[in-house]
Amino acid sequence: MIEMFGVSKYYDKNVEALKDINIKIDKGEFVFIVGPSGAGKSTFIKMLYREVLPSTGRVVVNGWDVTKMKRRQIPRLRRSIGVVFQDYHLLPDRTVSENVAFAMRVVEAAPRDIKTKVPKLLDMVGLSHRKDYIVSKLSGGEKQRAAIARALVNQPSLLITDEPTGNLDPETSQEIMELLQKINLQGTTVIMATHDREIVDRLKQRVVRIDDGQIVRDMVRGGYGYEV
Ligand SMILES: Nc1ncnc2c1ncn2[C@@H]1O[C@H](COP(=O)(O)OP(=O)(O)OP(=O)(O)O)[C@@H](O)[C@H]1O
Repeated sequence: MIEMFGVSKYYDKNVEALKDINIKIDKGEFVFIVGPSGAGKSTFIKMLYREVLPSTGRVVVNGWDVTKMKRRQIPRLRRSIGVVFQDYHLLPDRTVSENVAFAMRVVEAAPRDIKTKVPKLLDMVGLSHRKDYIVSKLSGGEKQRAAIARALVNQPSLLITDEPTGNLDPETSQEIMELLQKINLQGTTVIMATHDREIVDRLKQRVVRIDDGQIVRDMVRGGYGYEV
């Protein structure tokens, strides 16, 4: 599903954000990416949906070599990936339903499909009762559920998330993690960059630690590890 071979990223001559990254992530895995601030986690994540291109090496995601793909092929790659951010990236003055429907319209889904699918997605993330709420009036946890529903509109095989619990209290974070685990159990690969030691230690999933641009640890049922 995901392979990186000898991947490095220089933002400029002096900033080497990633150094010789080699990794393989199989379909259906749940993987935490941890490490200190500035270690390269976001750069790693952004390469998976071709927001950032490597300076050297090869990145293969869902069968596409993202380093070689043509610009017109990028939308197809991105449709196979759901992305969830710390700060939600929702349309704040639209309702929850409109936000999810909008993501389907962008990919030219049929109106009939949008009508049947949006309620299903909101049910899946536990947000049916808020479907007509304006996003700006939602709690942080509800916003993140809406963002997750939107990320799932194309039934992605891969869900990538960068600090999804970064703005949430511990209890709400736990609820979001339960939702991500549920999505993973349904077969979606989940990759999550996080600083949240408690969550990582509790879930006992694969933990990849990046430090100063390098993978320094990769454990199958890992914990957060030593302090940053
Ligand atoms: N667009 C950019 N231009 C120049 N340098 C960048 C850019 N993006 C990131 N960097 C640098 O690359 C390094 C890795 O950054 P990255 O955002 O990947 O780290 P991170 O582990 O996600 O950090 P954090 O946990 O603080 O989000 C840092 O030194 C950062 O300053």
